[in-house]
Amino acid sequence: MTEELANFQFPKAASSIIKVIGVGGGGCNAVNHMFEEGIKGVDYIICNTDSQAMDNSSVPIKVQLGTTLTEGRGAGNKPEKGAEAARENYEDLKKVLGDNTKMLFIAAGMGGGTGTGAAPVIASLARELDILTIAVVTIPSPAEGNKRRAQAQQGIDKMAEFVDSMLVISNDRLHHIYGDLPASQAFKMADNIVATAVKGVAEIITVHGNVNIDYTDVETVMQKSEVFIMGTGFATGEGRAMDAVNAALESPLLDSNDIYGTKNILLNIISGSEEIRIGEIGEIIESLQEKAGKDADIIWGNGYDERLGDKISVTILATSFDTNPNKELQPEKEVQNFNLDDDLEEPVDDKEPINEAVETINIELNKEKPYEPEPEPEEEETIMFVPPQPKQKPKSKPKPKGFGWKSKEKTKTREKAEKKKDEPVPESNIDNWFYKNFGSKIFNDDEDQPLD
Ligand SMILES: Nc1nc2c(ncn2[C@@H]2O[C@H](COP(=O)(O)OP(=O)(O)OP(=O)(O)O)[C@@H](O)[C@H]2O)c(=O)[nH]1
Repeated sequence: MTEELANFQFPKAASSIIKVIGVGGGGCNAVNHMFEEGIKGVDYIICNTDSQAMDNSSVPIKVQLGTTLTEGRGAGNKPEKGAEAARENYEDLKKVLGDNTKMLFIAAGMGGGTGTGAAPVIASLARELDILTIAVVTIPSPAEGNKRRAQAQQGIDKMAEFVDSMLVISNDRLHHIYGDLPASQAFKMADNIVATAVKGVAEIITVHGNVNIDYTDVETVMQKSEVFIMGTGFATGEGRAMDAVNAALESPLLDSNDIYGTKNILLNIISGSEEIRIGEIGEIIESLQEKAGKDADIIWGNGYDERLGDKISVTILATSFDTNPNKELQPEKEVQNFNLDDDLEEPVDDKEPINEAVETINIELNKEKPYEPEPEPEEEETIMFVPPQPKQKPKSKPKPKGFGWKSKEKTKTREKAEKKKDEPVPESNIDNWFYKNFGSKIFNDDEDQPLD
């Protein structure tokens, strides 16, 4: 049994420099989908703890994970088991990946046991082998439960330690966009995004163009870029250049398609029977430069693919953002509670105690921007009565998220903000600070009494 499960077959033909590996149920489904789509110039591998799921796949290279640990069954939603299973068959993985690979795509559904646990082990192996590694992963929707979401987040953070770049696809959007579709069909839509991402990057390298983009260009843009977003759009007829750009940037399943702030763009334009005109190329580049905010370095290429007929295709891949463009992975705004009890004088009117009226104030504190006092407003302020609020227990702080924060400068700023928020708010600042956050005042400038 063990031997049979550990077995994998190498294809006879020379292996490609680009490989795509599906890890766990979701990852393997995505790779099965790609294989059926027939993306050129790529070797497909699937690996899973669940042997039955692999038996049903026609992908040629299969690596059984956890041959003795799980004996062909799944990892039971336990990432540690998934990681252990990958470690058990590390040498098998090394054989398939060590074979002439320069670039590896790892596809996995995060949140379960195998994908979440094994994919980071595979990513670390790829780093050990000095392979340019790109992850395309899905994050579960809240409807799948908090535990899955938390596991997925941990898996993504772990992956981020080893991969060069990562695209995170939100399964939550599946529920919103394709809520009425049967689950398997809705998942296929996400698989399609995974496939488009891999196809887009792989074909930039493998399909030769007039102005050619090669592996080195892709490496320049992707290496250690942490996060990328991408899309491919097709269009035909009048205005096809801009229509294709807009379609590429409007993929409904990507969490973000805003390329503002990107420093590097790879642009690949492919024509079918009607070759792209030089003016159209200029139009596309100019519009991307505009959308990216002028600073972006655009590497572009163009080629020909007869399968497109009268259409053109535009693939845009953007990396090197200051802030993670993926909204799901942006840090949550932190709610902090300041108790004013200690700062207030004795209440003047027993019937309407100040302490109850303004017991606790919640302030939304964006971790990105440390608190800085704003200059006193010049115009006359609006004076507002703050109604009594029920006592609230201070909320516990949300855990800071790992993936998506890159610059050291930002980390320092965050640390400063963290420190600052733990300091007591000086009494003299409270008034101004309330004004800053709520746009109204509770005290007159020369008073420390509430207004009627
Ligand atoms: N896009 C897509 N996502 C999927 C699919 N199947 C599962 N997922 C997502 O991936 C997450 C993990 O599920 P699986 O990949 O089946 O789990 P696993 O990694 O095999 O882990 P175990 O079953 O515990 O061994 C799920 O919570 C889903 O959000 C699929 O076919 N397509």
